Amino acid sequence: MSFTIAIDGPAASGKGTISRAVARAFGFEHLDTGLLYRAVGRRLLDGVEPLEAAQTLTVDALDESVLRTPEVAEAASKVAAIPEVRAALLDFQRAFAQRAGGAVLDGRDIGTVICPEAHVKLFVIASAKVRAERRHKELRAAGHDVSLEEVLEDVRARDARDMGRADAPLRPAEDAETLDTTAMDIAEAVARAVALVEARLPAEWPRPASQ
Ligand SMILES: Nc1ncnc2c1ncn2[C@@H]1O[C@H](COP(=O)(O)OP(=O)(O)OP(=O)(O)O)[C@@H](O)[C@H]1O
Ligand SMILES: Nc1ccn([C@@H]2O[C@H](COP(=O)(O)O)[C@@H](O)[C@H]2O)c(=O)n1
Repeated sequence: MSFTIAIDGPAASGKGTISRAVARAFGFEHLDTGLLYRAVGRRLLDGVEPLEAAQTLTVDALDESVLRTPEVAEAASKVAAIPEVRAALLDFQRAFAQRAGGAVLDGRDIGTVICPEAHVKLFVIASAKVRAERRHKELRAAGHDVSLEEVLEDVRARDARDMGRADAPLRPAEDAETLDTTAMDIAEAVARAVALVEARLPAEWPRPASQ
């Protein structure tokens, strides 16, 4: 039995944080699909052709510690605009979504392209200023010497590229529930998302002992 949760939204909106917490709450597996594009972007920076990088991608390339940098994020959003790259990453994401026991996928096109039949679709948003502040704090804590202005510029540039591309642009699916976390802390945002999932999960679905 599969149950798929699609969580999309713009850069640093909190969708990864929410997705991990939702997966933990229901005992589901989680896939951060942004890491796939970041891994391809990382290889582009190393001089590899994006399509070749996408076609030869392996899970050991999904090492967050080297992929969570502003430079890789920018490269990721550039390779993500190449339709052939997106096509090369499609089957892996769809197979993950179908796994037994439940799956949470977060990204930009999960509810619209990867899993249009997902059982729950959330579109997580927050103002660009708040998103930049959160990401700036995270990057500074990880030792990156970036200013808030640079992070805000990066967030805006990525939003524009992700929303403006022809193939699988960032947009909410028609049946997605929008979750605006601008004025929510992590606990509130997670509680809201968990409640939305709980309301749609079949009564017979096995709940983890921790619930
Ligand atoms: N509601 C919130 N309140 C305060 N901080 C938050 C909230 N949600 C997430 N954060 C923090 O904001 C940062 C970005 O969150 P997260 O990585 O989940 O966003 P994302 O949408 O997955 O980003 P990206 O698409 O760039 O990977 C993290 O440092 C996270 O801890
Ligand atoms: N389903 C997705 C996921 C990501 N992207 C692109 O990758 C970039 C990095 O993603 P993060 O979630 O790690 O920030 C993002 O800016 C998108 O360009 C995508 O296109 N589709």
